[in-house]
Amino acid sequence: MRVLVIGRTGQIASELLPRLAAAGHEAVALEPPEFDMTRADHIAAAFDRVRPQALVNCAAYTAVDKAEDDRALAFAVNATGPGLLGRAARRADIPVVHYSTDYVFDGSKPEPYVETDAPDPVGAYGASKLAGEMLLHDAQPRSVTLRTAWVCSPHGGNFVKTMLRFGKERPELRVVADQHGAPTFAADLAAAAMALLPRLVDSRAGDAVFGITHLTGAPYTTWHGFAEAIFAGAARRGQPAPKVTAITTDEYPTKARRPANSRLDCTRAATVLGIPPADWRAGLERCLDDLLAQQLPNSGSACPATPGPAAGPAAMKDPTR
Ligand SMILES: NC(=O)C1=CN([C@@H]2O[C@H](COP(=O)(O)OP(=O)(O)OC[C@H]3O[C@@H](n4cnc5c(N)ncnc54)[C@H](OP(=O)(O)O)[C@@H]3O)[C@@H](O)[C@H]2O)C=CC1
Ligand SMILES: Cc1cn([C@H]2C[C@H](O)[C@@H](COP(=O)(O)OP(=O)(O)O[C@H]3O[C@@H](C)C(=O)[C@@H](O)[C@H]3O)O2)c(=O)[nH]c1=O
Ligand SMILES: [Mg+2]
Repeated sequence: MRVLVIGRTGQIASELLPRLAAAGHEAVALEPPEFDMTRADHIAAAFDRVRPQALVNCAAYTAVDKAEDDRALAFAVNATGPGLLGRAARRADIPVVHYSTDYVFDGSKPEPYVETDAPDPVGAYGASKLAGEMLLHDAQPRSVTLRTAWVCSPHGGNFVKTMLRFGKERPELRVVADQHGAPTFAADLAAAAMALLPRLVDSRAGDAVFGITHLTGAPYTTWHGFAEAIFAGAARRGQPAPKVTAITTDEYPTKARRPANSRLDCTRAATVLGIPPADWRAGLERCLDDLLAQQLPNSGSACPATPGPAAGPAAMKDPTR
């Protein structure tokens, strides 16, 4: 299959491209400076050249705080872009896989969010991503949006890499413990696209596979719980493990507000798409292996990189799990 991938070096694209190649697909991946998804002429030229049979949009404006000051660019990339891609895909009659975010919700619901819950974003990034979902699905109903959260991987910028960097610089970190959600490894999101693509190409509009589906890792935790898991894994690999103090959102002021409840109910992914949530603790182990492989101490007394049972659920202190 010829697949046009928007984004090339981001977290999800970096995991998707090798998988497409390994499965024998012909993938063309585009990103700035040679390609700008806010430009209809760039999209038309890419479709003419590649003649794709499917489109996966891995690109977005993902700087949550910067988006507050850079609303126009966030909306151009996250809203106008998916709308233009959807129109081109509709004309070419090809399906689209797209990714969106937990930040489309305000976080006030006490339970995990389902797909039919009304979105109400509290920041510019979430608002732009919500507009993008709507413009894409209006333009091309043969689209799947995987709404995900807290994406991490060995590539690009993400919370795991920030924590490891801070962990080397500071004896103590303060991390919010009142924002609940689930980390999601980009590898698992790329695998989901791989599983979906053949089915989408064969499906017509109206098939239940199309639409918005929530897909994150499992189980639920908090950013603080996630940070503790990251440092437990780092410590097993001989890396520094600072003290991780639980704080409230009020104690960690940011330009953009984040939802207190980012938990997405992933039942539909499992039942309709046949893609159950992946355990993020396994994803974290693989990510840390990748990131810290070269940094293991030479000493034979180093702890094994692969954890024993104590490093799994029992090692985490998160009441929401
Ligand atoms: N990161 C997260 O925590 C979460 C991400 N998501 C969603 O998942 C998807 C993938 O995110 P992630 O892999 O983390 O993203 P990254 O920030 O790692 O990568 C974004 C990519 O988009 C590209 N891009 C930016 N602007 C344009 C443009 N105008 N035209 C073409 N490409 C552009 C970037 O290229 P360049 O580097 O050259 O600018 C980069 O390759 C996005 O839809 C995001 O909203 C959802 C929930 C959580
Ligand atoms: C670095 C750091 C962050 N935090 C808090 C801030 C924030 O609430 C949370 C996570 O920090 P980040 O900056 O990684 O968060 P953020 O950039 O908001 O991550 C989001 O990115 C976008 C693209 C999404 O779509 C979301 O799903 C989510 O992953 O942890 C601390 O409490 N202590 C710290 O030392
Ligand atoms: Mg960020």
